[in-house]
Amino acid sequence: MTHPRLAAHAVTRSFPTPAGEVTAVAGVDLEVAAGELLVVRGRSGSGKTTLLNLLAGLDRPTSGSVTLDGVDVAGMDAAQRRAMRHRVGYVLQSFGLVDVLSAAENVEVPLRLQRVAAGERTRRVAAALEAVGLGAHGHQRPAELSGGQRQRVGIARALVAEPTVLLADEPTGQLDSGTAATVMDLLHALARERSVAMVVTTHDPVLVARADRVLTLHDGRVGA
Ligand SMILES: Nc1ncnc2c1ncn2[C@@H]1O[C@H](COP(=O)(O)OP(=O)(O)OP(=O)(O)O)[C@@H](O)[C@H]1O
Repeated sequence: MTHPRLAAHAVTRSFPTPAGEVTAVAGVDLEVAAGELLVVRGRSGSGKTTLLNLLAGLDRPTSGSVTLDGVDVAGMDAAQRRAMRHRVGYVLQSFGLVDVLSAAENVEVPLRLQRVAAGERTRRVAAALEAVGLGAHGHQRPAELSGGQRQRVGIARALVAEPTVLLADEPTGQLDSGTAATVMDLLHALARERSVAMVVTTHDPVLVARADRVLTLHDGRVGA
């Protein structure tokens, strides 16, 4: 039996607060196949980030489960979790780049953490920068790049580890609409070319049009 690359099964996440329990995600089911771009949309506070953190294995559901290639993420042992961290890439809205490093050095960070040999690091960093259209900008620091270019460095850094799943939390939130559309097109093309299962959150309707599938959250629940 083949499993979806990434799936959520009746996932619920509640947080205890002084004002009572807040249910940020309530009974969400979803499936994402290799090569597919799923957009999760919803207003501020609808539960998008909470859901993405659950899909990334950064947080555990209160009930329900998240599976990666059919394996329950919550049941993984330490070694399986380490392996998962290499398979799941995360792109942040705030780019998350290190200011004092060049674009190429930023992209290289995950490979250093994985103790990849120097020659292979150089080759893979160059290929990742090329894939996002920044082949000529590797020497520049984040402050010397435009917002769209910085976001593409963030995407290259997530891709260089060759993940099978890429999660992006409002990756275009800080970009103008034209640049946002370009970045979204790039994510879509990369999903197809590399058979990566992608989940992108946004509340920008223009970007929703670029999705293979759309899931809308209202107060943590899937709606129309
Ligand atoms: N750690 C937490 N403790 C308590 N409540 C939380 C926690 N994290 C999220 N929430 C609540 O859960 C709900 C969903 O939050 P979440 O950040 O997932 O929304 P979002 O759709 O990503 O919003 P935005 O678009 O503004 O980033 C909100 O009501 C939020 O206040």
